[in-house]
Amino acid sequence: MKSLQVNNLTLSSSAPKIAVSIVAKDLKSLTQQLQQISVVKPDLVEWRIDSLTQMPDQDTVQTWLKKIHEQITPMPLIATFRTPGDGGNMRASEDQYFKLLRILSVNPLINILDVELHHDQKRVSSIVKRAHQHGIKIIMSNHDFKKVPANLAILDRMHRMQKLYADIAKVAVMPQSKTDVMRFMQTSLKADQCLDIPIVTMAMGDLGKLTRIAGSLTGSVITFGSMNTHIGSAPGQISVPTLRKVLKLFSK
Ligand SMILES: O=C1C[C@@](O)(C(=O)O)C[C@@H](O)[C@@H]1O
Repeated sequence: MKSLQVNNLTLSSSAPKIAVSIVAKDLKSLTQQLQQISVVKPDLVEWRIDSLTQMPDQDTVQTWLKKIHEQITPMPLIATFRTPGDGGNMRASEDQYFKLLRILSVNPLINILDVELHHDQKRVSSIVKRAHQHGIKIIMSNHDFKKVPANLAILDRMHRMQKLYADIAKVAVMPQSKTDVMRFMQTSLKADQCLDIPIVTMAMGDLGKLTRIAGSLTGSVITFGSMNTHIGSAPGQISVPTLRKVLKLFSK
């Protein structure tokens, strides 16, 4: 059983932890979502920076991080910026993406930084190194919003994440059939057995819902939930209170 310590939270598939995403476009909605978070009490919080209306500069990042940190401490914070191809809301050039990640990778208010695998590998490596030097863990991600890739392709991607010194390897896919879901769950288990680092996996959309509660079987250490029926960061997310109840059934 692999585990990873982030502040005082232990990530382990024996009891997957619940993350909720802040998807606020302005400070008013940030305040509302932070209020909701204090009610639903997840285990971790993700700030989806691509929900803003424009690329933030260093000062804006700091203002938002301070506000988030004040409200969520001691819950760990994941900082994520996703472009539309990976299910995100904001376009960014490679230069803009890495400029933002360079700012984030040295910020002590962040515990985990999300980096997408498909970007330029040298630049990814340099972000990973910089984050680690500043005590920040890396979730390396790969998203496929069209399909469930072939098993070997999924395993290969997760091995590449490990080689790039990710602390957690994450894959999110879009199943088109029940068979896709079962195949993905099996591949996830295989990845958990082969890799030395913890994994996070989910199949999106309604078909994939089962994967969001099955971490104790498939090895996934985090499940992303929605705040309520209309605030979430990906299709098929289950609300945090429901996740909490259902996960209890599987806890050892
Ligand atoms: O990568 C993930 C997983 C996710 O896409 C999901 O399907 O729950 C939601 C994202 O916010 C997060 O960064």
